[in-house]
Amino acid sequence: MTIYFYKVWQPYGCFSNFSPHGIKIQGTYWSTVEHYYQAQKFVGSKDAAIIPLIHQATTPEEAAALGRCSSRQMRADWHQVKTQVMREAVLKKFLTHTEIRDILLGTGEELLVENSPNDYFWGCGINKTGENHLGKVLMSVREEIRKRFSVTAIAEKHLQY
Ligand SMILES: Nc1nc(O)c(N)c(N[C@@H]2O[C@H](COP(=O)(O)O)[C@@H](O)[C@H]2O)n1
Repeated sequence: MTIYFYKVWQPYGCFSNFSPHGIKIQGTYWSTVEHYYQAQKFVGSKDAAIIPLIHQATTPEEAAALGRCSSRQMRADWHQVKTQVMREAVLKKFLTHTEIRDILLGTGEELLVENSPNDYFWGCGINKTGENHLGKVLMSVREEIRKRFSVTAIAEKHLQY
């Protein structure tokens, strides 16, 4: 069964980058993954002054609107690094928040798909042909967390003897 998610208030809303689960990366706290992701677009660019405004945005929608403003110049390598930026932030989110980590692990091997009607890169788009990179990031994070936890469990078992 495929698990579709998109808006925070819909089923599996905690998989959305707009969900209210903060992350701390390199000493800075970000209110949502979306805040962090949108800010990273401008690291080292001539419009880096927007970063603190994205950081302080009161909602992820506001952070996204600031980051999507087409008159600002994004970093030159954004399209090469954006998936790795997203993966780092999503991994941090699910390592930080136990309750949603359990929801992610509870999806087993199901296919996870961001059901965005207009995003054919992060989501599947209206006709379901999109690349679904957010779903792929989540499935890869699910796998990594599972591996990390099984290594920890094995190590703890050895310590008991
Ligand atoms: N508009 C909107 N509302 C939501 O509730 C969403 N989850 C998304 N999708 C997210 O938008 C981000 C991509 O932003 P850019 O197009 O690269 O600026 C990414 O976090 C998607 O998951 N969009």
